[in-house]
Amino acid sequence: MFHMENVVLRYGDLTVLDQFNLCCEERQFICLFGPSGVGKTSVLNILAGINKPQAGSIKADYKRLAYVFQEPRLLPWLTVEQNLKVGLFNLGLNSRQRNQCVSNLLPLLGLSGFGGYYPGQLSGGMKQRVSLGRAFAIQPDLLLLDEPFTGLDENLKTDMLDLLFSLGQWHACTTVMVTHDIKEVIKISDRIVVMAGRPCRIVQDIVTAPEQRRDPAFIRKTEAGLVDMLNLNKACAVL
Ligand SMILES: Nc1ncnc2c1ncn2[C@@H]1O[C@H](COP(=O)(O)OP(=O)(O)OP(=O)(O)O)[C@@H](O)[C@H]1O
Repeated sequence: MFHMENVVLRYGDLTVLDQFNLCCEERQFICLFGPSGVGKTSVLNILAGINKPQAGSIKADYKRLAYVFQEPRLLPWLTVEQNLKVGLFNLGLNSRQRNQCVSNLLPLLGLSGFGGYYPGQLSGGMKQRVSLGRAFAIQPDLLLLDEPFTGLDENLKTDMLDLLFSLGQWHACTTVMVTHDIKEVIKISDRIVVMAGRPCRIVQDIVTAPEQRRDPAFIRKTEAGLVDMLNLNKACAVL
């Protein structure tokens, strides 16, 4: 699905990635986890082709890429419905099919009745849901998510996670998600990639089976391990 090999990424004097490797051979839900500023968004940006590394090779095999940014980045002069349709014009759908896609999405996003609203009339969480919907609408086979649930309450977060799952099952979508929410990470990921240090390294690559993710003891143990890792990194940063 994608291969990043020996990647070097610098911003001026700051080397964020040095000989960094991350590969995904099969459809997976991958979470990138690590302290703030370690380089998680930079990795997503490289996969999306937004950041051009100074060295290394990147191969990504996908037909449709969708990227949900930390902030919703909606087009303020378009309504919710029009924002959801933005990515659909390149897919060869006719007007009826585009309308149908949006009608299906609005209730799933908890936005029934808001199709005619403009972004300026929405709350932060509603905007983020439109942003997620815009990504789901194109049925991507590679989905990049940068802390996509910020500002959503617990119920909506659960609904959005269910939606992500069904998208993954339905469209054979590989997802790479950055999040700081440890519980969320453990419950949904096939693979948790823990990043730390400067330049950043992968300090743990945890592959989990679905039955483990339903096991409270496994969740507790993994959660404790990730919290320890984060605290250790904070302590190292202070020293
Ligand atoms: N365009 C840029 N120019 C200069 N430095 C940058 C740029 N983008 C990111 N950085 C720096 O690179 C490092 C990694 O940033 P990145 O956004 O990838 O981290 P992150 O792990 O996603 O952080 P967070 O969890 O806080 O979003 C940080 O020190 C950041 O200041």
